[in-house]
Amino acid sequence: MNGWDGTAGRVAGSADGRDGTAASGLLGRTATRSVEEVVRVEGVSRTFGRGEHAVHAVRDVSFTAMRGELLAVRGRSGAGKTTLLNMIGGLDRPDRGRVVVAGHDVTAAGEKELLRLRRGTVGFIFQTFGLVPILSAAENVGVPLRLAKVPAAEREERVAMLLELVGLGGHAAQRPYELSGGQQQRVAVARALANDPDLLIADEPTGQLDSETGRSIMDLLRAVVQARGTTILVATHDLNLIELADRALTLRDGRLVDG
Ligand SMILES: Nc1ncnc2c1ncn2[C@@H]1O[C@H](COP(=O)(O)OP(=O)(O)OP(=O)(O)O)[C@@H](O)[C@H]1O
Repeated sequence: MNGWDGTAGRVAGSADGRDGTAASGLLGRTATRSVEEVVRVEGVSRTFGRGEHAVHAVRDVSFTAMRGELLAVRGRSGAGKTTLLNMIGGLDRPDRGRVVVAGHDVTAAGEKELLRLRRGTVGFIFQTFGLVPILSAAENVGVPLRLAKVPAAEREERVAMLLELVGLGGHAAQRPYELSGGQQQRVAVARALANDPDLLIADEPTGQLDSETGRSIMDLLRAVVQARGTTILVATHDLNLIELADRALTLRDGRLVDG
């Protein structure tokens, strides 16, 4: 079974087989929160360039995602997945349309509000992990908590819990280069969850991993959804991973299509 094991304090499918011990009380929230819309995308479009060189990366896309939903966004390379996710997470702005995340109008937000959104409401995971090489696993996970000015003692406790959550309790002091790709991505997942976001955006999170390790990362994301009620949007073209999602949206040339 994928998912939170309820008592042992660790998510199933976590670890590359050998990490982590049980800890309790890891959950900042429960998965039983009421059905609630976390993402609303309304008629969003984004064009790069002009005239004959214009690339219509995303065209008139609309959808919603509910709390605790794991949604795959699939499509070939160049279909517009990254562009769409970037606009949802406030990393880029649409030319047209509106994005609302956990009640925040992302498209209307100023820079300060976007910064707050990216630090608290939305967590990001990328294909290339994006860890700071000179920082340990624990320090990497602690970065968003420092930015949020969480006091040191609480920070340490939270970092330890997050590393347990992703099955890396025994790896806190290791630097990224001392960890496998799968472990590095687990650290990235822990970091993305540090401020307990409503929405996790994962752009090809398994793109650099072998299929088994990729599967274990997807299992971990599935478990996070179940345990914390986080909503997750995953861009991927890996059919095996799409099967693990609750629902899949398909983009073709920037448009949402059926199936
Ligand atoms: N900053 C940019 N400037 C110009 N064109 C861009 C830019 N970003 C994306 N594009 C173009 O927009 C289209 C969609 O790109 P996007 O990266 O969103 O696709 P994708 O589905 O995520 O692809 P991949 O699976 O390869 O990551 C592509 O044709 C791409 O070349």
